[in-house]
Amino acid sequence: DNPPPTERAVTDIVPVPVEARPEPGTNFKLTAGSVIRAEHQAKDVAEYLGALLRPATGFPLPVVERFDRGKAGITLELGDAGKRVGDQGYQLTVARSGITLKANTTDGLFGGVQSLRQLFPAAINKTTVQHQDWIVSGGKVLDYPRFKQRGAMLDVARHFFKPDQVKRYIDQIAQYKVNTLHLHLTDDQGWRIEIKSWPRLAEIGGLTAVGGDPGGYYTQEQYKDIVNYAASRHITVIPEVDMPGHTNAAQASYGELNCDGKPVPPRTDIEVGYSSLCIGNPITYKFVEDVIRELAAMTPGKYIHVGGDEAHSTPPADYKTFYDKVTPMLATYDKKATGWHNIVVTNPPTSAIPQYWDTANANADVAAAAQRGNKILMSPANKAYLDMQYNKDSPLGLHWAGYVEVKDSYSWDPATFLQGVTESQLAGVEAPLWSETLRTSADIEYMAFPRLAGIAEIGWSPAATHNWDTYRVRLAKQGPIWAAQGINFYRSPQVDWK
Ligand SMILES: CC1=[NH+][C@H]2[C@@H](O1)O[C@H](CO)[C@@H](O)[C@@H]2O
Repeated sequence: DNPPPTERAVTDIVPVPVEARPEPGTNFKLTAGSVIRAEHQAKDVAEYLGALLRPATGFPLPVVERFDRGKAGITLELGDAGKRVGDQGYQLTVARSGITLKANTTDGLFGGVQSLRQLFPAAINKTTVQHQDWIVSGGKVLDYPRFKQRGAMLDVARHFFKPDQVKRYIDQIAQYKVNTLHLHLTDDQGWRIEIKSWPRLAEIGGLTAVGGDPGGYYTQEQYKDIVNYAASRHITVIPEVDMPGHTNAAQASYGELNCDGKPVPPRTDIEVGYSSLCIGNPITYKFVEDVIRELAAMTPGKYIHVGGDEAHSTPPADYKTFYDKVTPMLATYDKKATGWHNIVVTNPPTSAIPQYWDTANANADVAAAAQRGNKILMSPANKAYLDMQYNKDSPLGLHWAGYVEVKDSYSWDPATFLQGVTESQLAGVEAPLWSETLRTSADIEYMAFPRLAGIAEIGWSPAATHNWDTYRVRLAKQGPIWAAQGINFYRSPQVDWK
C-alpha cells in the first residue's frame, strides 16, 4: 500500500539535519493505543513530547518505562547514540513498527523531539482534537549542531513583555533547536528586573516604555519562573544589564547614579548614545556589583551580558576604566562575561564572548580578540537583527542596518563574514529582536518568523547544506505548522507558502 505523501519528510526538517534518509514505505501511524517509552532520566522529555501530541490526537499516550508486548509507539533512549552526535545531537528512526529516538543527553533527545514533531501533520499543533490519521513520515536521521550556541534575544526594555509572552516565544524558538535566550532587561526606556538592594530600579525604572506605552517588570520570582521554563525547553537564559550606556532608566531611579547626584528625567523616545553611568563615582561600582550579584543568583547559566554598546557619552578611557572594574566582578560570582563586541577594546578575559553586531564599525579589534582566544557570537545587524524591516513597507521594525528580507537574512556564513575570524573562533549565532516598534506577541512573531528559522539553521546545519533554493522549499513547509500554532508570521513573497 502506498500511503498518502506526508506534509514533510525527514529531508524537510528545519534546521536541515546532517544526514536524513526518507523511507516512505516505513511511515508510522500513531494510534490511541500508542505509548511513549522512556527510561527514568528521559521522562521529562517524554512528558514534554506527550504534551505536544495529546491535545490534537486526543490519545492518552502514556509514558511507560518498558513496552508491553505488542504495544507500538515512540521510544526515547539515552546514552548510546554514538560519538558523532556528541552532546546536542541525536539519531531518529521512524519505521512502521515504531519510532526510536536516541541521544547521549537529554538536550539531544529534546532536539530530536523538535525534528520528530515536524514529521507529523501540521494539525498536530492544534490544541483541540482533530479527527484524522496521524501518519509520521518514515526515515532515518543522524544529526548534530555546527555551532554550540544558537541564540535569540528579546528586548523587554523598550517594550515590556509579560512572562507568558516570553514563555510563548521560548516555545516558538525551541522548535528550531535554539538553546540560548538573551533577555535585554535594561535600557534607557525601562528597567525590567527587580533588584532587592536597589528597589527603585524596577519600581521607577519599570514604569516607563517607549512611546509612553505601559511599563512593567519581572519580580525575582517571576524571573526565576521564566528561567526555569526556558530550562525545561533546554534553553539557557543570558540576562543583560546594558552599561555603561543605555542607562537612563536606572539614572532616573537613583540620583546618586548621576555625577551631579540628581535623577535624570525618564526617556521614552528611541534615541541612543546619550546616557552614561558616572564612571568616576565609587557608588557606580557598588550599584553594578549589587546588580551582578543578584542577577548571578538567578542565573544557572555561565554567562551574564554586560552590554557595552553605543557608550557615546562615556569617554574611551572611562569606558576602559569601567570594564576594568566590572568584568572581574563576574568571576566573583562564578559567572563569565558576554557583551556587545565594543567590549573588545577593554581586553576582556579570553573566556568573555564578544557579540558582533555593528557592521558599520566592524573594527579589526574583533579579529584581534578572536586571535587572543575570545569566541565571537555572530549577530550582524544586516543579517541577524529580527527588528530590521523586511522592506520599506514593513509596518514594524527599523532599517538603520538596511532592509532585510528573508533571503537576505539567510544568505551569509558566520565563518566567513568577518575578516580574520574563522569558524573555530566562533561561539555561534544569535538573532536579536529589539522592541522599539513592537508591543504584542503578534508583533514579535511577525518580525521573528520566518527569519529566526533561517538563523537557527545557519547555527545548526552543516555549511555544505546552505542553499537558499532548497531552504525556501523547506521553509514553505513550516508555514502550515506556524498557522496551526497561531504564529503571526510574515508571508514573504520570496517563499511559495504551502
Ligand atoms: C547592540 C545594539 N545597540 C542598538 C543597536 O543594536 O540597534 C538596535 C536596534 O536595531 C537598538 O535597539 C540598540 O539599542
